[in-house]
Amino acid sequence: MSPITVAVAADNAGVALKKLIAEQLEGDVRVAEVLDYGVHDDSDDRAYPRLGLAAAEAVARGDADRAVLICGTGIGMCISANKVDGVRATVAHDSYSAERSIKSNDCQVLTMGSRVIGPELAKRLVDEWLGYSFDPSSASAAKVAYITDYEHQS
Ligand SMILES: O=C[C@H](O)[C@H](O)COP(=O)(O)O
Repeated sequence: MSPITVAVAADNAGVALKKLIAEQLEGDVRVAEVLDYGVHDDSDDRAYPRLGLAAAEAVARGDADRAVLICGTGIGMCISANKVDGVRATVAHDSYSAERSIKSNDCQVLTMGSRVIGPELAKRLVDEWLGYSFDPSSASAAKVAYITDYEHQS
């Protein structure tokens, strides 16, 4: 896989973890570019959908290949990102879910909760997650296509 562009975003609950994840991504040879949609410090109290939607829209436009979004639980970021057409987002705080989010579901967006997961595990999951790719010839592809078809109907 050639190096990819990864968007990151967080609300003020997740900004410290986002900074660690962004630094790790910037040092990863599998990542060509990190696009940071904010917030940049915890004095910025913009609500999570504003940040998460901006990053997810970047994925939908093709400006980013994937995104990592952080809030307190990961839940609000996940709900927000999934509202953007063509975007599949999941909360994952364990290795197996992070893996299957790519291999089964072709999720472009991983969300995590800074109040749920510790920084070292979060960094490890992102490292693993970068190593997975979706196989469009797999049996999972038709299942994901069902979701895309549904989106296109509405
Ligand atoms: O899902 C939402 C996030 O956890 C957010 O960081 C905190 O939201 P709240 O302030 O509404 O609890």
